Amino acid sequence: QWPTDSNSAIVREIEHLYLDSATHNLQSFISPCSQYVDSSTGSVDNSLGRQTAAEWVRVAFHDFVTYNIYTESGGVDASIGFETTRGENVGTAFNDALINFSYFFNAKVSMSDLIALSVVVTAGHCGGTSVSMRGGRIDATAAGPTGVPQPQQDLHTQLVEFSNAGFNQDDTIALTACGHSFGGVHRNIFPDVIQPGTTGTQEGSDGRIAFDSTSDTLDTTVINEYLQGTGNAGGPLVTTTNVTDQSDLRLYSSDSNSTVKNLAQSQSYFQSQCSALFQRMIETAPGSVRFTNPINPTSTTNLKPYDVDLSVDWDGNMVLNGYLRYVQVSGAATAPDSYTVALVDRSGTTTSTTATATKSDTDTGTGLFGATNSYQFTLNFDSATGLSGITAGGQTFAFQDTMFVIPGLTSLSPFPPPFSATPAMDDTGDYTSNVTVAYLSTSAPDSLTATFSMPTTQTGSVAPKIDASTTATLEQIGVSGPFTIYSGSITKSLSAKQVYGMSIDVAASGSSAGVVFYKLFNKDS
Ligand code: HEM
Repeated sequence: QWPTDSNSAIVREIEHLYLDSATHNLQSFISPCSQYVDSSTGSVDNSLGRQTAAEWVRVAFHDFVTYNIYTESGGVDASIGFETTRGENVGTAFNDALINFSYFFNAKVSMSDLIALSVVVTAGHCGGTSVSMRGGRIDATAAGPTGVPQPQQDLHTQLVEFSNAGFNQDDTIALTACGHSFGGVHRNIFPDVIQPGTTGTQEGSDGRIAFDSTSDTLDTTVINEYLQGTGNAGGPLVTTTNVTDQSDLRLYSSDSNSTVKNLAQSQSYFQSQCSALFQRMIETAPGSVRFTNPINPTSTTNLKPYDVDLSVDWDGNMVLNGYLRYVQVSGAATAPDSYTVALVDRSGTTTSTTATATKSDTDTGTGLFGATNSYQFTLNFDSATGLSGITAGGQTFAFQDTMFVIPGLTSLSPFPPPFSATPAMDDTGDYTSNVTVAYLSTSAPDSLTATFSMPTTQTGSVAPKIDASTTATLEQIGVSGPFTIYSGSITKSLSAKQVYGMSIDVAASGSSAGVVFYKLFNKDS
């Protein structure tokens, strides 16, 4: 919860979704990798023969593959939400995934970043394969062109579709083998493929035949079984008795099996190829997208402050409250028991004001990169001193006190129900939000404008979009030391899901200082 620039707000939000505890993030939907979470109930239902992790990879593929390298349009842009009635996107996996992702959607985490993140989390959690995550994708507002390969199409047509998306024949074979290492073909969706005589056992009421014997793991089994004729022998798109639909057979054998044989040389080689191809797939995005830096902690970037709040009271006493996160990435020193956090004052001088941040025994997580350790800290200082950052663990982290939301004087009522990633989150009620902001200036403006961004429904897609049309004028309510204090409020009918996805930006007209992306509510707060 810190005023910051837009790019770092994206990084911070995505980091939280995949570095911190698996309880409230995407990983919880695919733990174990074989399970299916029904978006209409929020519950696990393993009776159907569906698999959430596999569906996510397929959703990302269908969103990505209609990219056009010549116009640099399409790719991973969530346009899939507007395209679910097309024959090339048959099945409910698309809407199901988008609804499950919508619990994590907000002004900084686009639906297309969530589609990308779902592949990163699946590859990492269901294959031990690291795919680099970058944020910043922009959601489409309408359907894009058609062009998803379908099993009944001839090889040439399919290769042209991939080539329009920037993938050559070798890439196409390898990416398909990587994708078809997960999940399978469902009889209820593709009855023409699942014919009597198709190798493998139909699972669940949807009659899935898996592509391979390890459909919850990213591994070479699919191509080994294909090459050796064992297990599911490469899956239904190889073995179906409907020759027209033997699309994987045509594709894999189109270069005399040389690409799949090469991929089968070792598990680690296969995974490294899949990692690189999945990364290219999720970074295939409209030319206008400016990606953030990779959001992957390394042994030098695995310490970071998060959930930091700055306050000032009417007597000019300031408090910086927050946490340090230390991710136990491989190769990093063992998480220390504590850190000394020192205040850097407004003029940039490191002060003798320090606090000890002690490792929490309970607030730990299991993200993709290793255990996450949390250290709470509180720094008290005077508004005359102010701050421009903190030091911890030999590093300096920049903050500013030019403008900030005062958490103690900012409220939401009533308290929303606990976050639960279930349809009950769509129940609406009247919420009142009060926002109080401190502004450091000798020439304070009369008022500030707070813009509330919240997820809202859109026509044509089950994916939400951001509605930033609600604003409030914050009027001056007093002065504390060098700060002018402003406050204002809104009352609005909202769902709990919207409340969790809501954020506030505050700016004075004509001023570059601003609060960017203040979240009234964090899922884990
Ligand atoms: C010519 C290329 C391809 C064709 C014709 C094709 C076709 C299909 C078909 C018909 C299904 C069955 C869907 C269902 O019954 O739910 C399927 C499943 C799947 N495909 Fe592909 N696919 C192709 C390439 C890819 C690629 C490149 C990826 C990923 C990078 C991918 C990922 C998946 C996954 C993960 C599933 C399993 C879905 C589930 O179990 O719910 N496919 N594919």
